[in-house]
Amino acid sequence: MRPDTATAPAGPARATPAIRATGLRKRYPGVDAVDGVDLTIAPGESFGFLGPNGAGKTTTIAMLCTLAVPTSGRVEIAGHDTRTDAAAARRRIGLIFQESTLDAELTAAENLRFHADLYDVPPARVPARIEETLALVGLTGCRDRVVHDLSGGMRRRLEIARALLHRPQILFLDEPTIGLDPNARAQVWRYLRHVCENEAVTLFLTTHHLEEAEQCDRIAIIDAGRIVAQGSPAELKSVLGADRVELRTGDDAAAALLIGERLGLDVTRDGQGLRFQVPGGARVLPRLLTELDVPVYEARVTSPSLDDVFLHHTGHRIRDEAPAEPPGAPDAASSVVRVPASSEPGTGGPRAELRAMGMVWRREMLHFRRDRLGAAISLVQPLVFLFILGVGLANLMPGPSGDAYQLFLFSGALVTAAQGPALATGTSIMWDRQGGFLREMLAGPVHRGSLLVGKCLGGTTVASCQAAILLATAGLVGVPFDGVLIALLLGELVLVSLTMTILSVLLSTLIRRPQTFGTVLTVIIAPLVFLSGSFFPLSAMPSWMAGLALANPLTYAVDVMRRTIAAYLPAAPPQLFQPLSLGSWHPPVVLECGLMAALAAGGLTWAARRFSRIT
Ligand SMILES: Nc1ncnc2c1ncn2[C@@H]1O[C@H](COP(=O)(O)OP(=O)(O)OP(=O)(O)O)[C@@H](O)[C@H]1O
Repeated sequence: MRPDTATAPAGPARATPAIRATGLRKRYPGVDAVDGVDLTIAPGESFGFLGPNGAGKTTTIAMLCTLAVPTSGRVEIAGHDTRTDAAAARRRIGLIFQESTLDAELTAAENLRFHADLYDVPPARVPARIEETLALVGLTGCRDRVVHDLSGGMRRRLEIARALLHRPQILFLDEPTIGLDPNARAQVWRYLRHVCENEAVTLFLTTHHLEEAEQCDRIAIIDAGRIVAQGSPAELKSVLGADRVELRTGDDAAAALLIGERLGLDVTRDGQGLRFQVPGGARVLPRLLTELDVPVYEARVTSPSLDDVFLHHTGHRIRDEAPAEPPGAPDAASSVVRVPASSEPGTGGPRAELRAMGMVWRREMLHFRRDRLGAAISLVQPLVFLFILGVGLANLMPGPSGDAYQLFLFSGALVTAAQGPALATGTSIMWDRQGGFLREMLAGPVHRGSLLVGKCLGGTTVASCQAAILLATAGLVGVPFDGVLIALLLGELVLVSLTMTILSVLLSTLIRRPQTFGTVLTVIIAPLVFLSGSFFPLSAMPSWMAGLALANPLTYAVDVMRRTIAAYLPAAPPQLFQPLSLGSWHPPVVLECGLMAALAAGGLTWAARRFSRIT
């Protein structure tokens, strides 16, 4: 690959190995997943890692890619020690996971653009790089197509393009063609060969496919955490020695006798023809054919296969080990590169962190813009509260309370409008995790905290925008139109949105299963809303319920907004607009805002800690 002066890695000289691993070990409780692996891979080489299930391939690749910390041993990527300089190592790596990590809702170009931001590709070069890499994998025509609509093979090629976008020196591929049909597999390989030959990228791949391993310059066979053989496919096969020759002749008995005498070989004869083993079969056969004075109908020379090599070194055949592949679908049961806590790569500087943060934020905005139906639906609930429930309940109430009830309800409706999208941010993390995109982000050369902040800011923006739309209806329920009041309410809405977004993000880092997350949200949302003082004042609650309400962050959010509105309504009925009280003390609005901000800060710190442990 041509060097890029702005991002070309400085430092190690050309002769430095692309990958060097020494004494690499990974111990999990009760298992030595990788047990002393040594590897040296030259720049531009293609290297295949073959091994049965559970041999330690994925664990090795995870350690080489800085995504898992070795129990002992050392890895250098283009001369950069992965323990001390993980960010530099990561920038030199392109990674293609076993399962797709594309954002299926975005276009091919948008996926590439996000990757460029994550890897801090100079902005002026991004458009050209996108076109180049798309052309490299033959996807120029798919530039603006949504990934969801691309075939499995096209997605794989797009992932290759994305992994190459930041011009890595080394491309790691964990089972690159798993789940693809033979045609798509051949196509992916055509592009990989092209990349290897023309872009001078080092390839390191794990595979169960012997024909894929055959295409590598060198391979290593790993079994039970140890490399049992290493070399070029030809070298490995030559260790097994002789080729197998099969002949079908007009007189097998005479031919067998002659071959036995002339070559001193054991010849096996059966109804199908005769067979024998001889070193350099392709060289020996033509001479033999001229010497045989019987007609030969068919002759075949078979070299030892990698499967034979595998059997020789491990005692079992790799074909028996290959996982079943549902056509076109990733193999869910197969291993994945895990991304553990200790892989935090350091930073590429504050600008790179900000850019990654901005990337995550912009992605949230894109999702919001495209999901118009979702945005409309989440506005319906507060509108129902306000204009259906509000009108109905207002008619049940006598006198001034009834007249002011919708006004009373307005602050609760605003908080509800912000709360829906804020809580959805946690759900989107769940989907990112399940859809794989989270892994693409976590493998980037930036702090995870930056990614989390970007996500929270995105959720906060969406939630604030949703609530601001409802704020536009303020005049309909009698909220005075005052610039300062609207500005205050908007500011408070941003704070409420931020706090609720962070709490939902925290929840998403505490719960692993999306179904469980959905259930938890369903169970907590109703009590949160009903115990917030949105529908009835806290003074109307029995003391135990009012006590619970004080532990609900939404209570403070509603109280802050209601008191802000009430300050502009001299005639507000006091029985409805009573401020929240602790005994006889009414905490000031500023203190309530401070409480929410403290909750947001604490929640963000905890969520960041949890986020750094996501695997
Ligand atoms: N996080 C983990 N905790 C405990 N054991 C683990 C963990 N990850 C891997 N292992 C164990 O380490 C060994 C090697 O696993 P690894 O996933 O590296 O194998 P693999 O060669 O990639 O297998 P496959 O071909 O099935 O993907 C296995 O015994 C596996 O159970």
